[in-house]
Amino acid sequence: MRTIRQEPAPAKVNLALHVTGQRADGYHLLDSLVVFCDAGDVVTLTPGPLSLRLTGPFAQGLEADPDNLCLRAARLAGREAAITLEKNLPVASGIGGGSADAAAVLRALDAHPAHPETLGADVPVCLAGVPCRMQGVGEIVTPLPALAPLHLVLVNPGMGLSTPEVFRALTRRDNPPLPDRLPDLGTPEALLSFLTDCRNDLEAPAIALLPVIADCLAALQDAGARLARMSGSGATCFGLFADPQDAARAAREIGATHPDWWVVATGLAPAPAKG
Ligand SMILES: C[C@](O)(CO)[C@H](O)COP(=O)(O)OP(=O)(O)OC[C@H]1O[C@@H](n2ccc(N)nc2=O)[C@H](O)[C@@H]1O
Ligand SMILES: Nc1ncnc2c1ncn2[C@@H]1O[C@H](COP(=O)(O)OP(=O)(O)OP(=O)(O)O)[C@@H](O)[C@H]1O
Repeated sequence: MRTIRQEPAPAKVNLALHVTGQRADGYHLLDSLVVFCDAGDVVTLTPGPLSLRLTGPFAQGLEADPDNLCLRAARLAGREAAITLEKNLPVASGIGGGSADAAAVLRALDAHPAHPETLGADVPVCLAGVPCRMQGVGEIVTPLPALAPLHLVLVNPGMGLSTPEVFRALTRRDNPPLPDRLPDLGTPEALLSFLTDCRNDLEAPAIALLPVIADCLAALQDAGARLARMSGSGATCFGLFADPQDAARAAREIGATHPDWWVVATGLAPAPAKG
């Protein structure tokens, strides 16, 4: 690369996450609705040998070691760059931080490796960067038609959860998928009514491992969320609110009651620029 490239790495939210089976290699079959938020990490790439520098409020939760997904993404692409990762998202929190960072590095490099899912199950959907249905073990990604605007509050209790541990704690692995054909999700009422009938099958096992997740969900509900659910393998939970003002008010209220939690109000991210 010859120029400086800055790419947002938006937080991923699983509005619904149905675990429908398990493959012989242990990976789980998923059926999920995924969206991306304005809140996120930022990667900046400048010309130079491969390196990584960490900044931002959650930089201390990570090492700039060769396993960092930013460096693994650049190596998979066979490219060099001096990478700065502004880590604004809590680490190991169910909102795809590492996968979002890897996808942002690939976008900045304009690289299209054959198997991005080898970096992480969430990398293909993070590369799409638009609202999607995600199936298979994460490699089948279908962009959704028009989706109603969303006004979210994300809440993380400040404790990380290991994704494999949460999957291991599942008691049922053959839960029903989403309907084959999704209804029209273009109005807030239709989207909310559909999502109310959906689930995150990882929510119960995650709460069993980290009961404070139930407090995050209750705090979102008490602050007026129309729907409160956990994202991914947790521990981050999201609430859906009527408008941006209501989301901002709820975030202020929850943040004031729980100053040790990470709480942000956010809308949907714009689609990534085509490389
Ligand atoms: C649960 C989700 O957050 C839903 O979006 C993702 O599928 C997880 O994506 P990720 O963090 O990128 O996951 P990976 O780093 O590929 O996998 C971490 C671990 O999660 C488990 N895993 C992940 C994805 C999947 N479909 N089945 C699994 O069982 C496996 O134990 C795997 O070793
Ligand atoms: N750039 C990165 N950002 C975050 N975590 C990283 C990164 N690179 C490697 N990791 C490792 O990946 C693990 C999972 O972190 P990540 O934040 O991606 O999880 P997550 O938000 O639960 O992801 P998902 O929603 O995809 O399950 C961390 O424990 C961390 O050690």
